[in-house]
Amino acid sequence: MNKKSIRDIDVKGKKVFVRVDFNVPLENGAITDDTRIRETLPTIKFLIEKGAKIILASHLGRPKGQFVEEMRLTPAAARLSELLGKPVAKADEAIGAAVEAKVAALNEGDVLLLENVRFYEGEEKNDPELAKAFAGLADIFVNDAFGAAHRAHASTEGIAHFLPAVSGLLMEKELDVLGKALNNPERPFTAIVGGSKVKDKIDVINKMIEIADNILIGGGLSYTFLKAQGNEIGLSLCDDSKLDLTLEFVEKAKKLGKKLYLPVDIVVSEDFKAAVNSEIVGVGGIPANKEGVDIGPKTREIYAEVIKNSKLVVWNGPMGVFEVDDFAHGTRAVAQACAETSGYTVIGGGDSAAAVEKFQMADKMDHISTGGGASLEFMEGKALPGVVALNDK
Ligand SMILES: Nc1ncnc2c1ncn2[C@@H]1O[C@H](COP(=O)(O)OP(=O)(O)O)[C@@H](O)[C@H]1O
Ligand SMILES: O=C(OP(=O)(O)O)[C@H](O)COP(=O)(O)O
Repeated sequence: MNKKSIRDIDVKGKKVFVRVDFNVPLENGAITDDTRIRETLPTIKFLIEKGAKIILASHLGRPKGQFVEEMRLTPAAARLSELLGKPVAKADEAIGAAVEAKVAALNEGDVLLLENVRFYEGEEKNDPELAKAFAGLADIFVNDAFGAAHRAHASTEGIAHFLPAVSGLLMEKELDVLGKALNNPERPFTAIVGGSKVKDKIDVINKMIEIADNILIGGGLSYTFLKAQGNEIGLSLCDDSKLDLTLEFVEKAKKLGKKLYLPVDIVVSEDFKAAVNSEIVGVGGIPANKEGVDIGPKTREIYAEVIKNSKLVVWNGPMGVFEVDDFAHGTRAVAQACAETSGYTVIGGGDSAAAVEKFQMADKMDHISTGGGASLEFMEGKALPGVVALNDK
């Protein structure tokens, strides 16, 4: 990476404003998945060891410029304290006199977590006044919030204009792994694209046809491809405005000598929330009163074989409605093949990561990105504002 990281600067005795992504799922005030907090530990521990005074900032949810009690970061501070095995101070605001007093009280190696930065209207508007107020708390800005790197907000982008700005270790790792995977991929390189929204994945599919050798299409977006090729798809998800585009994708893959795989059999059901008169049908055999909810067993076998013979696999989006156990077989088979392949496996996207967690295969993957939207935009080749704003090496 051509951006400076915390390794490149001296932080001893300095007040360091670290933007993290502690946007973790909460249920009744309890954190249900602390992955994003755990993934920032290397950066925080590094700064503690080097004697920095650490000021952490994050958003949580989308409070839209209001103080929302349920979106306070108090549970994240408690969890971080447990993980670090040391106290983490917590401020009830993110700027102002009370925060300044807490910052002034920090000793070398101490950690303070500010309140949710999205409680302030200026955050998402990237208001320079708010960015300046954040910057006024510290000597150095560190961005470790890869999950929010595609947002140009006051605490992710604006602040970088007022302080020396470098990346944290998680940010560096994410950019390194995703960058290496995409820029100089080991081959055969297989991209798996699933999920429900064709519109959101168009640019990813397009990019993957250019850079990957094999493209496996699954999940809700396969039916737009299948319908465009003249198949009956019953009540399956479909984006009729993208039918022609999917034909162009198939053409483009052919021209570039890439293999674009579509399901050859499908699990259908009368209801996507539960198996109702569920059956396996061939492509073109989807009854009018049913919808496709998963890839079928033949497709699973073909996809698993391709994955096992790959040197690099990038996976984004589940193969079916994996939240329903009866429709999780396709996603599980792909996860299993990713776990077993000797190739390097990169998982991006919130739902694919959640599926891999659900199947307890997370530790078998080489890299699970902490960013959904951010990893997608990165893979599409878009510049991430939170990264662009950092100082060059
Ligand atoms: N055949 C299908 N029909 C309807 N929904 C589907 C189908 N296959 C997958 N999905 C849904 O797609 C959702 C995930 O899509 P998406 O947000 O694009 O993935 P990701 O978060 O990994 O990028 C899941 O909730 C899953 O249930
Ligand atoms: O959870 C996040 O994004 P993701 O669901 O795309 O991974 C990030 O914390 C960014 O949050 P946002 O999409 O509200 O800006």
